[in-house]
Amino acid sequence: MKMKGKTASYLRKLINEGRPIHFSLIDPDKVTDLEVFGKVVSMLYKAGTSAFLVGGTLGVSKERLDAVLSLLQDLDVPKIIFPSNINLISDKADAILFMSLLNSDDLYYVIGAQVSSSIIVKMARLEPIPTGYLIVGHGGTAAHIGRARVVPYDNAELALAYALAAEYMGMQYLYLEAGSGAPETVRPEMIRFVSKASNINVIVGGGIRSPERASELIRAGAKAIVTGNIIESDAEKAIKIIDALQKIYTIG
Ligand SMILES: CC(C)=CCC/C(C)=C/CC/C(C)=C/CC/C(C)=C/COP(=O)(O)OP(=O)(O)O
Ligand SMILES: O=P(O)(O)OC[C@@H](O)CO
Ligand SMILES: [Mg+2]
Repeated sequence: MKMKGKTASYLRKLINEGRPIHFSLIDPDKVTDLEVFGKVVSMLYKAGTSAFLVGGTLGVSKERLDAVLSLLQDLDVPKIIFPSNINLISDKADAILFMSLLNSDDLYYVIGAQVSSSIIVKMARLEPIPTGYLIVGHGGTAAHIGRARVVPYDNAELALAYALAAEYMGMQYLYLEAGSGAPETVRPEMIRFVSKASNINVIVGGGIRSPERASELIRAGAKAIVTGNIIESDAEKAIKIIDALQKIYTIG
């Protein structure tokens, strides 16, 4: 099912209804057994994941990206590219997190990749989701590759300064990223501070491994949670995270 042209409004609707968004992050490089992959994504879909993010920093080829997007095509939720660079663009997706790495020291990740890819994004009829990407704390591979000057875990005021700058430049989402597999997630205190004092929609990812932590981050004000590694290592746990987020909406 194609959600081209409908992804941004779908996400806005979830936010307006007060439903926590859950993004299942699929790294095409980590997909080895197609049968297992098919089962896992169908479990995530049935459990109610809101959308699939597809991307990875190292080892992802366009061929693998296309193959994963093809396998996801029948699921009736958006397939959104989470790009680490301009080679990871495919017309098989519905949308792309059109991100600028706000705290990079390298202009390429701030504006260069965006200029190099914008016409390709248009030709692929991908819906750009305007996103500020801010790397916090541990930072992982993304911080290293993206030459980020990471925001310390405990510097919520600095994160807010970036959030407001992103909002004032018209970005709709701020992705607070602790890095894939981070030993510590972005802290609830930072999310609470940013969400209270700005109007930007916070997406949070990196190191989220438990329903309790995911719920805590949503309660602090995040509109969306990203889980990647836990899907690869313990899919049942990922389902429990989705269930927990749904309970916040239904029971509070
Ligand atoms: C707008 C376009 C097309 C590109 C912009 C690209 C930007 C700004 C990238 C920022 C820097 C960067 C390297 C981001 C990584 C985002 C990502 C896909 C993270 C998830 O991958 P990991 O899980 O870290 O990958 P590995 O598992 O391969 O380490
Ligand atoms: O793999 P995890 O640790 O869930 O992180 C997800 C994402 O934020 C990485 O870019
Ligand atoms: Mg990863």
